[in-house]
Amino acid sequence: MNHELLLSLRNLSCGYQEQHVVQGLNLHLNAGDIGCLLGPSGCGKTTTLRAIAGFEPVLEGEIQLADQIISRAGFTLAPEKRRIGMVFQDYALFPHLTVAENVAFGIRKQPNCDKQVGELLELVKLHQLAQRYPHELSGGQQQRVSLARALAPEPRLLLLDEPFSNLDGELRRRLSHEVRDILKARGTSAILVTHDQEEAFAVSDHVGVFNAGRLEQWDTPFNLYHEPLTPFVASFVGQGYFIRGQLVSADAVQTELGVIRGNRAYTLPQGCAVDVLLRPDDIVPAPESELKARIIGKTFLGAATLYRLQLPTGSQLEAIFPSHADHLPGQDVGIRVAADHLVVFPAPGSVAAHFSPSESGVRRFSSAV
Ligand SMILES: Nc1ncnc2c1ncn2[C@@H]1O[C@H](COP(=O)(O)OP(=O)(O)OP(=O)(O)O)[C@@H](O)[C@H]1O
Repeated sequence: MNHELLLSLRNLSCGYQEQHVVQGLNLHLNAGDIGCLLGPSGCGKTTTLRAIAGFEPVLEGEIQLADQIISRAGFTLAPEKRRIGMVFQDYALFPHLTVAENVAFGIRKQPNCDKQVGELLELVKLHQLAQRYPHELSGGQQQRVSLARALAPEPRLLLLDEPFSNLDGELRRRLSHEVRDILKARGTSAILVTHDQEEAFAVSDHVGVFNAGRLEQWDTPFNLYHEPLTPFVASFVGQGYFIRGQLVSADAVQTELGVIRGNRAYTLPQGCAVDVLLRPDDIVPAPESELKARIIGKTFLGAATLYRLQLPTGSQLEAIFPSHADHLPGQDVGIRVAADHLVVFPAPGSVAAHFSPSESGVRRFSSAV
């Protein structure tokens, strides 16, 4: 595995006409890794991608690719000199060129062009359609051509801007796994932009969660889900509910579900009010448990059922139970909390609410990095 640093964004601000859309962005990607910019619409993902590609200037900070500064305030290395490839949402293929000619476009002057095109078409499983034109292909096939065309000049970094968003559910899922396999097989480093969390997790090694122009966390999918650093990341990634509790020791919180203990320790003052994150998979059925919750809604998911539960105090939670036991709305069920990862944030208005995540002194015991 290659752990060399490839891309660094340092204290980056970028935007339009002096309007800073993205601010104070720090992000590092190792060679061979796939990173993803994830966040709600309008938070600045595409603006960041365009700054990396060299289409937008940098207002503050700098972008370094390998050992070269490619953007800083007042300097933008031209996009064609960056050796960065792009794959766009709308494929952007040349309509008058065949599949093979599209793939060959960026390397047509190279002596081994035909051989490389053949190999790339094998890689994206389109060798039998080499002589077709883009309008004779499905959306998924067109996006594969676009990927092969972007890979042909062997870019140092590939940028993919919402590459699957024109495709429908199942194809989208399949192609996103395929693209990861293709990039990994070639050792190509990439940054993907999406607002689809499932896609981000399927494709990427590291995901950055944006909120209103700021990167709230750059981490592995595992850590984003189990160890979110901010309430925004906790609620944007995966489903989750917060319930109010009181910190009774560094790693335990008293709540209406009893004492919840986890494998993280907090240095917040003991006794302070906190909000505890509970995900649907943290609540498991326990018929013998004294802790009961009322089912107020359910969604059948196939192998599992998602139940909306109400506790005696009125607080609501969600829980995923295996679907072979079918419960009805209105029924009371026994539950148990099975959360290893205790994620708490100081409750708004509490004494400790002014503590920043770093001051809260979270210590991680997770083995995932
Ligand atoms: N060419 C432009 N000129 C001025 N403002 C722009 C321009 N392009 C985008 N913006 C603004 O910059 C902000 C961030 O836009 P950006 O496209 O980076 O968001 P995004 O996170 O990629 O959103 P989406 O998921 O909807 O594509 C938005 O408020 C948008 O209106």
